Amino acid sequence: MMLTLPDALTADQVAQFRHALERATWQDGRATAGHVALEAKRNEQLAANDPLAVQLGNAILDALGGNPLFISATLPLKVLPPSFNRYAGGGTYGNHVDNAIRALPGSAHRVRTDISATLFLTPPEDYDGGELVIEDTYGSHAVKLPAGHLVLYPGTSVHRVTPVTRGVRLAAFFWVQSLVRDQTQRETLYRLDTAIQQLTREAPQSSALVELTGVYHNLLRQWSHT
Ligand SMILES: O=C(O)CCC(=O)C(=O)O
Ligand SMILES: [Fe+2]
Repeated sequence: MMLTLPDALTADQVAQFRHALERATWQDGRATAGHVALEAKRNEQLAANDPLAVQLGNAILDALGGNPLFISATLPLKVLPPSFNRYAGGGTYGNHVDNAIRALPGSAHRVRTDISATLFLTPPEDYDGGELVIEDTYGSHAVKLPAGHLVLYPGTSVHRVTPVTRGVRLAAFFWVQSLVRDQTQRETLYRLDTAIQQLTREAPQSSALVELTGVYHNLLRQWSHT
């Protein structure tokens, strides 16, 4: 399932992020690429231990921790600290699949990348190209979102970023290990939760709500791994 989360950051937060990132120290993105991605990757990134990356990454995690849509869609067990990238002057990232397992910086902890996320930080009218193209079983989707919007997509997908031929594209990206590893089960729970939320608004007195909420939790109990 591919899903857009509108306004993951407020307009004020996006403005602060862009102000800080325009003055940041960028490094060649190939420093963190595996040997397949090495060929394909032409962008810049902040170092994982850059204090700015840590500070802005924590602000993103704080915002998402209070975002019901993010929680419902990802059922997060572990979220990797967000990284930041920059594409300009034809910068691009060719087709690749993200590594299945990533280490939490400075720790022995490993995270399985069930879900990939890109948080767009530059308004789309400020650059040409820079679409995140995601291939899945339903075809190919070109994603270019307003600043502050986030896209979630399965970690299993082949994806690429098309060359940025005008302007600069700034983004944050990160991965989530979900309590529910199976994509189909995760999507079923998301759809059930969405329907329960709708019923809560439209028919709050319905006794079916108690039953459906019970079904949701009983499925989550069966399908989750902590
Ligand atoms: O810049 C993006 O939207 C995606 C970056 C990406 O695919 C990666 O770093 O693995
Ligand atoms: Fe990727």
